Amino acid sequence: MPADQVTPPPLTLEQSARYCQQLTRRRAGNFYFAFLTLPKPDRRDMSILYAFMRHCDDIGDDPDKTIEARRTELEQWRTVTNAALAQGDKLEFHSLLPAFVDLVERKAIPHEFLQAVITGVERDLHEGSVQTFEELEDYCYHVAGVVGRCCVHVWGLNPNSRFEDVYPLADSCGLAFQLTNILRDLQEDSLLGRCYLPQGDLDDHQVTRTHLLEGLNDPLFQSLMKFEVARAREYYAQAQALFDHISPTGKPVLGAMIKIYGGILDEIERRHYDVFTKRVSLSYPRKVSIALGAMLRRSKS
Ligand SMILES: CC(C)=CCC/C(C)=C/CC/C(C)=C/COP(=O)(O)OP(=O)(O)O
Repeated sequence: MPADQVTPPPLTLEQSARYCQQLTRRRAGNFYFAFLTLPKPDRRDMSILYAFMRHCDDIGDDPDKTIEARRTELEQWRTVTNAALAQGDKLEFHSLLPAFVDLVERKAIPHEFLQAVITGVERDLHEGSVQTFEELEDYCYHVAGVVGRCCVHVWGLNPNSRFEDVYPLADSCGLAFQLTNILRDLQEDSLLGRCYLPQGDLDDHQVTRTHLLEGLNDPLFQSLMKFEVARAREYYAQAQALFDHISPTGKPVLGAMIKIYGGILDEIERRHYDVFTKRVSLSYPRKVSIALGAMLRRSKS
């Protein structure tokens, strides 16, 4: 580093948390509304968690960089995250780090979950399709299940609940959300050369990559979608058991997240599986009304 180039000091906790909150407001088109149901300190914590996840994802998705450059950047991010979490080093590396390290410590989030997220994004850089549902499940664990596990640490559990029992439910919820996301983004992903649905499922329903690339919503594609939507619903159903375990603070936000993401699945069905003509999303008023409904229920309970 040239002698005249001085590394700026890390942001303060307050500045770092504010950075995460601004990023979440800008980028979390769906989850931001659910976070509004939380009391301010918890909302701030969820924004910090979101900012970390978003940053990992953004490194993996950066269209201006080659796959090799993204891989190198992810490795560097892994090293920096490790150093920050283990020794409080390198906090100046990214604006989100001071608040994130503080959150992970306060909420005793196991570091292996954060490493798993980076591994999930890294794996996504390898070309190649998913062959079996087990492979898809493993991918979803890394990019969504562990996010759910981190969420339950942030919200906390009821006194008699144990994290070991809750993690598999968080994994199911993550799988339900990720599967919804995959179905919504089928065409966008296939244009980027990616298909996250198991090749075995496509074969069973005689759906080809051309269906996805060309947006062919024919009976074969609809039969595949019907199958995948039913599968996602099973995981949404399993995730319901989370409500028996998470703290009263966590219930409204989880309820709103499930309503918003589950609402996308309903909308896919309502459009007869046409995920091609227009990106499936809930309207702004609908998301606001879900958040308000959850807040009202919170204030009554
Ligand atoms: C227990 C529990 C809460 C489990 C769920 C964990 C969780 C929140 C997983 C995120 C999965 C997901 C589809 C992220 C997309 O985020 P995005 O911001 O890119 O979403 P968008 O594409 O819809 O805007």
